[in-house]
Amino acid sequence: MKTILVTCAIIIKDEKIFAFQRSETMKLPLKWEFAGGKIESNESEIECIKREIKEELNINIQVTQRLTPVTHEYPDFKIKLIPFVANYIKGDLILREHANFILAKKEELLDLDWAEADIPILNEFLLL
Ligand SMILES: Nc1nc2c([nH]c(=O)n2[C@H]2C[C@H](O)[C@@H](COP(=O)(O)OP(=O)(O)OP(=O)(O)O)O2)c(=O)[nH]1
Repeated sequence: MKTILVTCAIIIKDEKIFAFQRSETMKLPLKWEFAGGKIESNESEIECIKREIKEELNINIQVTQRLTPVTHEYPDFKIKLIPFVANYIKGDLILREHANFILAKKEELLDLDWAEADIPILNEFLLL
């Protein structure tokens, strides 16, 4: 099975963290995730995450840290998910693809129904 390369960002604003709920029509419907998307050819990981966040959410971020990538096999596809920690810089949030979002305290994140690939990432982040 081909592995798709996906970046995602743990975006921090005023010491809280953004999480996003996938829409009903996306793959992994209604699961929570860190926003991001597939790496395009000739694009670096950092270029990818900044582009995806701007496209999906209309905000600018500054990346501060790369966490450990997670390879996960879903029943019908396989991904390598590359996580970054980032700070919100500017822009009014507009949800262009997602169904919902929260800006939550660290300890509230565990209550969400996460996409499976995100769980090791969330656990690493919570230990920082
Ligand atoms: N953006 C993002 N995708 C994630 C996360 N966790 C996770 O398993 N994924 C999966 C869901 C998607 O299948 C894939 C990312 O692709 P994407 O968001 O660019 O596009 P998509 O699959 O919704 O769109 P498409 O293939 O239907 O065109 O990775 C995450 O935290 N962020």
